[in-house]
Amino acid sequence: MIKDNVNNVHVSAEQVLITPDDLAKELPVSETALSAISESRKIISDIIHGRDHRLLVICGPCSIHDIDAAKDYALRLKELHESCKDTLFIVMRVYFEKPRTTTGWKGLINDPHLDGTFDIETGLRKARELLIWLAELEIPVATEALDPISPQYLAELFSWSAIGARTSESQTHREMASGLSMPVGFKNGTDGSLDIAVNALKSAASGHNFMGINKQGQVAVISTSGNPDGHIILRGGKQPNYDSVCVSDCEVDLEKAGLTAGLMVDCSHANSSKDYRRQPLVAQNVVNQILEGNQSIIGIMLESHINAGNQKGDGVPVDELDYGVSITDGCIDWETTDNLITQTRDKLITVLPLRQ
Ligand SMILES: C[C@H](OP(=O)(O)O)C(=O)O
Ligand SMILES: [Mn+2]
Repeated sequence: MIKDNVNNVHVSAEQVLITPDDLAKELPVSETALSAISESRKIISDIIHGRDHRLLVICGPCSIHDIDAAKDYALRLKELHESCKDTLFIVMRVYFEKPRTTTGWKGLINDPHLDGTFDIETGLRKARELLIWLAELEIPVATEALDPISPQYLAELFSWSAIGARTSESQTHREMASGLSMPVGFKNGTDGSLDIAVNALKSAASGHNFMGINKQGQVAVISTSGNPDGHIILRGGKQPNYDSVCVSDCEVDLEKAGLTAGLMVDCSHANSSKDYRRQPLVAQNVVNQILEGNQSIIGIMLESHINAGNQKGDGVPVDELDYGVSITDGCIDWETTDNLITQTRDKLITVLPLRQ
């Protein structure tokens, strides 16, 4: 690495990574699993555009830090996915990349050992191994597309992606979303701004040309055709925005922008005022809006894990962490999740098929 008084003044090191192609050769995924992913992406697109009246449920841990716990959770969610699929389409949150408001653990890819060693190649390998295991289990998975390079390593394994509240305004993320091969939800801004998400939707629906990397790890001009499966995610801001008035305001903004896709309500984050115990109340409010005739809400997001709450993860030895507890945002536990989703399915089973 060249380091002198004009180059890399604030760069201390660089390490060449395995290329996406070489990682995929080392960790291949079966054609059966890939076709299941392709099918789930089509179902999600149909739900977003009102061709499939089921409710999309993006549900799982705020972040993945423990592979075994993630597999344990996935086996439970797979059962719920199958038992509720007449009314709900359940997709597991598998978030490897965490946007921090300032600093902190940035996720399994960035720091897989949770010890500040930033062994990113191991992080990519662990992430891909887990995603392949989940793909072979045929549970559709969702993530936040945060790092603009990692999709070349993993994106074929995701059925849905979010662009987060901190990056929906970013041109880099809108360009990336315009080329992603799966449906993408855009969170409103952390201040509650809907304009950010509406503009992101419009931008990502268009084609873009930008510098990126290809599967061979070369810097390339990436030209995209635009993503037709974008939608908004209401995640709250200075105050919650899941109520029927805010939902109606969002419908008006979408109509003004000529956007017809449905919207999703994130029952966590600023919609639960960062108190995970409020998520069921938010979800029940959203379900009641649908029962009372709302036509625009096509999905909900839940932050859920095996056990409730969250725990400090930074600098804690992995073997001293409590099992199945989030080390980022607090999550509802499995029992609460199972009850909430089963009740949601029972309430909506007769109503959703009547949607136009
Ligand atoms: C980080 C993200 O939430 P956001 O703050 O972007 O709504 C998430 O965990 O889903
Ligand atoms: Mn979160």
